[in-house]
Amino acid sequence: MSKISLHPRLDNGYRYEEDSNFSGGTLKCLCENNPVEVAVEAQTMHNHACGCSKCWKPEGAIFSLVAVVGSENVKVLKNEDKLQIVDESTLIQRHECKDCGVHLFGRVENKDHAFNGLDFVHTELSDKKGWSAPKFAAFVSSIIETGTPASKMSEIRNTLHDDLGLPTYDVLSPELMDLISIQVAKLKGTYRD
Ligand SMILES: N[C@@H](CCC(=O)N[C@@H](CSCO)C(=O)NCC(=O)O)C(=O)O
Repeated sequence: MSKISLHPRLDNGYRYEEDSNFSGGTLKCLCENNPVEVAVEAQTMHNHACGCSKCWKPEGAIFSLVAVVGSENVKVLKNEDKLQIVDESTLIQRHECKDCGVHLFGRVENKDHAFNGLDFVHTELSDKKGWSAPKFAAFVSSIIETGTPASKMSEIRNTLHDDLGLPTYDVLSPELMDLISIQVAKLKGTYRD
């Protein structure tokens, strides 16, 4: 395993078993008092390690773990007044807790985008077991932007791929990139099945 800490749930091998009958749980921010609580009432999809600078990461981690779920399955249960949007200009409207900075959900509301209607969530914020497990690492080169030495990249890519079994990509997975391009092609009228 790499000496560089990637994420607490990845560093010693991912040990959380995915349950095919899983139906969701509650995400909680890290505030000791009055945490924001958000219900996710479905299993998540496309869970992945993300190295981009925008996704929330636990203290010391250089990757986030983030998955998607239909927005209709995401409901704020408690302390909604503590939520604020991190950056209104981004596609993914990340809702963070004003006090602890944890992102509870990142909502996409853009009818022209393939991700419209999805929320990006960090299921490690739930104490339930059974959530979808990470299947790939995305935006790996982006960790350089947040200060990871460029000289460590091949070691980190090897850890992700060889030790953790996560294929590494510098954008999203081919499947997700195809979905984005299919939607663009449909809008342009150039799409062919
Ligand atoms: N190098 C940039 C990449 C930022 C980026 O494009 N992030 C992705 C990550 S989403 C989860 O995997 C993205 O789709 N962003 C859209 C958005 O944030 O609205 C960096 O590191 O900042």
